[in-house]
Amino acid sequence: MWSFKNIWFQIHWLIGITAGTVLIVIGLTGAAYSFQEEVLDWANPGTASVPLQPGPALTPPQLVAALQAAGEQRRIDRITLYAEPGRSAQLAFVPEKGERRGQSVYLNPYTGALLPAQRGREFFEWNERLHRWLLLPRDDGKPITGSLSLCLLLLSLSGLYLRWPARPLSWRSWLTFNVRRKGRPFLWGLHSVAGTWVLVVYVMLTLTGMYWAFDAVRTPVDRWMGAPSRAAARAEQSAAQEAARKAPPLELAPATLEPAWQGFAQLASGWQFVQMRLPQRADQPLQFSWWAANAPHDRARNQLSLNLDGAVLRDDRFADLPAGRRALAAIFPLHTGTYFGITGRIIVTVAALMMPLFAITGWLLYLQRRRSSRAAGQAQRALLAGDGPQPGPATGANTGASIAVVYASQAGHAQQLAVRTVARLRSAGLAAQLLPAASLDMAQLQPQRQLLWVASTFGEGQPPDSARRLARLLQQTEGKPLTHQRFGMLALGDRQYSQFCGFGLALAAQLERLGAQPVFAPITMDAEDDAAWQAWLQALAAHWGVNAAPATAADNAAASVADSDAPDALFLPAQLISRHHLNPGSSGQPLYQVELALAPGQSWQWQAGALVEVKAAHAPAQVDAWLQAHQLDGSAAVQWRGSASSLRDALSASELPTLAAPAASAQAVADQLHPLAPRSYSLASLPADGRIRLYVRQTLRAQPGAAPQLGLASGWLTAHAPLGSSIALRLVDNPGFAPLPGDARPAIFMGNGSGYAGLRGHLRHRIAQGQFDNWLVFGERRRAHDSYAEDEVCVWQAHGQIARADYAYSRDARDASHQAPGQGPHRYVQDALRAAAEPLKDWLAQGAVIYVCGSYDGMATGVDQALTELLGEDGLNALIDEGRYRRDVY
Ligand SMILES: Cc1cc2nc3c(=O)[nH]c(=O)nc-3n(C[C@H](O)[C@H](O)[C@H](O)COP(=O)(O)O)c2cc1C
Repeated sequence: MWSFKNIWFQIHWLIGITAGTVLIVIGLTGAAYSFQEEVLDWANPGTASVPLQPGPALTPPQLVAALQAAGEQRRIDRITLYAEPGRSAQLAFVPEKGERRGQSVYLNPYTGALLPAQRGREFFEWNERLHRWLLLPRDDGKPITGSLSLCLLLLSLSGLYLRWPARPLSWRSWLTFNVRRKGRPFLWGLHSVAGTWVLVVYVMLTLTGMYWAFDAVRTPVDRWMGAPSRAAARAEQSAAQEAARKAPPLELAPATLEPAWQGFAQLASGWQFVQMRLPQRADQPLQFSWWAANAPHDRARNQLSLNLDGAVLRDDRFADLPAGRRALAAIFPLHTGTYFGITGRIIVTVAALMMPLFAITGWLLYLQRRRSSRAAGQAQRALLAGDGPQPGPATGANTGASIAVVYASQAGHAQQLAVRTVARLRSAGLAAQLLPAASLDMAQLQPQRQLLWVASTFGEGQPPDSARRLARLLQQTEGKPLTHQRFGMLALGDRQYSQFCGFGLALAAQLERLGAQPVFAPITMDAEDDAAWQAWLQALAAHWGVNAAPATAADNAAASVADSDAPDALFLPAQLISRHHLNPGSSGQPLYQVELALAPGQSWQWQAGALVEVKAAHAPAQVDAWLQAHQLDGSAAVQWRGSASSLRDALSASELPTLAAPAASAQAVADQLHPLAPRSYSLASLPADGRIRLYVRQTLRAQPGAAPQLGLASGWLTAHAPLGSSIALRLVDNPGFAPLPGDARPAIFMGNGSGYAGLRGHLRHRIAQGQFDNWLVFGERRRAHDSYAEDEVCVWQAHGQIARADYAYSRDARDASHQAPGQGPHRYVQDALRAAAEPLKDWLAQGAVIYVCGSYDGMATGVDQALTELLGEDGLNALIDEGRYRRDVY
């Protein structure tokens, strides 16, 4: 479902890429129109004005006499004069049939001599027709340009709504942007901020433009303003013109104009401009349209009609008109900007010239957006196609039947196992297809006949984010639409959670409810439980004839990380080079920045958001205590996991066993040791940094009857492992938290505590890419002791590399002094989000991707709840479906 804002966004860009392109023409021609007189004067020196001469300018009767003396026979229709010294007189002839306006000539105001014709006027007439009617016949062009005006109005208003800034009371956020930004943020800043600058002008241009374009607008407006009907006036005027054309030419000796001109000069003292329309028949008056120096604008004209003998027939002053009619007369000067003098003209011209800027930046933004969503689509298709080996020759009993292997994964473990499953099936000659649950709907699910599901559990027995939609769909489906389906389930989980493998088991039950038949009972798998994986392979062997032997080459090729069948593969040694306590004095557990250097010559590649698995070991004192308690010699040589070792080293890297009886030998102990499971940490650095940086929170483990001990891996990394020692690591993809492929969109990073590591990796990556539209919402306890993220982020912010940062220091919440202006004293990340609801929606409307990293309980659940409240369940689900809600939480 599209949100209201999204609908406006779609309208904005759709109009922008269509009408916006034509509006460039309207804008440029309008700008040219604004200064056409100045351009013509400049191009035709000595035509519209002449050098000043001593003595008064000629009167209209004298000008007519001079023109006739030069042999001109055509009847004169209008004489235009300016009182400004040196301005030429313009005399226009009665239009010939088919002409809109009669031709005109310029005369020297002092001598009456004919001046050179004005070159270029035809161009500006063409320009005006293009501007007003797109060169179409007037009645066809008018509604089109009128509709374009309407489009510009919609663009302006929707643009205003879409760009409504986070802090509407700050003029800076309206009118300025960071010009040092690059790429999309720069284009967006330019488009939206420049748009704000010219918004009022555009609204004025469009409203006035629509007045002329649509009779349906103009007629009622005229009526409300008390103006006489234009249709009637036009009919009257054309009847008069027709009559004038038919009437014998009025012999208009120049001297016959003298009494009326004297009358005008008397009544209109101080005139600055006058247009005098000459009678064409004996019973017609002389009409003067004029203004004086104090006229508010050039359409504020007074009208005077005089008989040839100078008798006054009508003397209408603009100032005496009703307010409505005076307002109507201002429409044209408002449209051209002349209402506000030369400043207004310049502003309108610049705004009109900027139309191409919006069209170009708008198009570029649109094309970039298309490119990134296409790249995202391609990446998804590549995933759907599977990257494992292709089907080999058909051998199995199920030849020809395609098996869909569906994974529902949060952090990628289920995805890896699904990829390996596909590889096994394909190397057995079976057609197998990898499908992410994220893209599955009932239409795609229903035709499948054989499915293998690999599903992890998230939250409290919940589906991973990417499978939320499918889980909902299945829940809502009634009847038995899947009766033709056979399926197997590998459910992943962790026994420490109360609902072990809750989602996978619930999914299996749901499928059964819909009629699908389980081929074998769901297999549950705790972490890297080898026995469960073997059970899964056995089930595939029994029912599909795959090879259940340990890791195959195909397996390893298909899996991007180590195969659990060969647990030590891909673990590489790294040297512990530093650890730094980040929050001394904090009321929370100590947080350490731990750095490890890769061995020289190793070049590891990983994406922002990836994880690293660390092989931890017990504290030496703990191993010694165990050896002492069991009276065993730690230096005894043993064989452990295929290599020679000391018993102490083997114990250090294993779960310390509880022995039922005294051990027969050191080797007997080694034989029953289970290796410690590796621990995952988010990578806070980039490969370019040449080192691995982790943020490790020390945890405490309660000991029955003894002081609590440091957690195993955190204790090893932050306290027990000597600096300079070697620690075995392996990289693990984290697809659910990796950058969205081809991503150039804004990004919002939310998290707390050691979750800063995952967010930092992304921020460093984006800054390196020149993507500066980043927003961080980060939570910790107290600013005084836990501001490690803020210390670093504020430097990036000062460089314009982070657009916004909000901090929620939970225990400082009552002290608002540390908050930036406009931000409240947020207790938690979710409260900061609620306070920034509008900007959040704004960013999301611009396509922002959300990354969440940190604790599941409290932070991630709170953020999820806040997002559900702010965006609605459908809004959040839409983000998940688009891969724009990416989480790495624990
Ligand atoms: C925040 C969080 C919540 C989890 N909740 C459960 C749970 O309720 N039950 C369970 O068995 N496992 C739970 N797990 C463990 C995962 O299901 C298990 O680690 C799985 O291997 C992850 O697979 P994936 O990487 O494909 O998502 C949870 C893990 C995390 C990070």
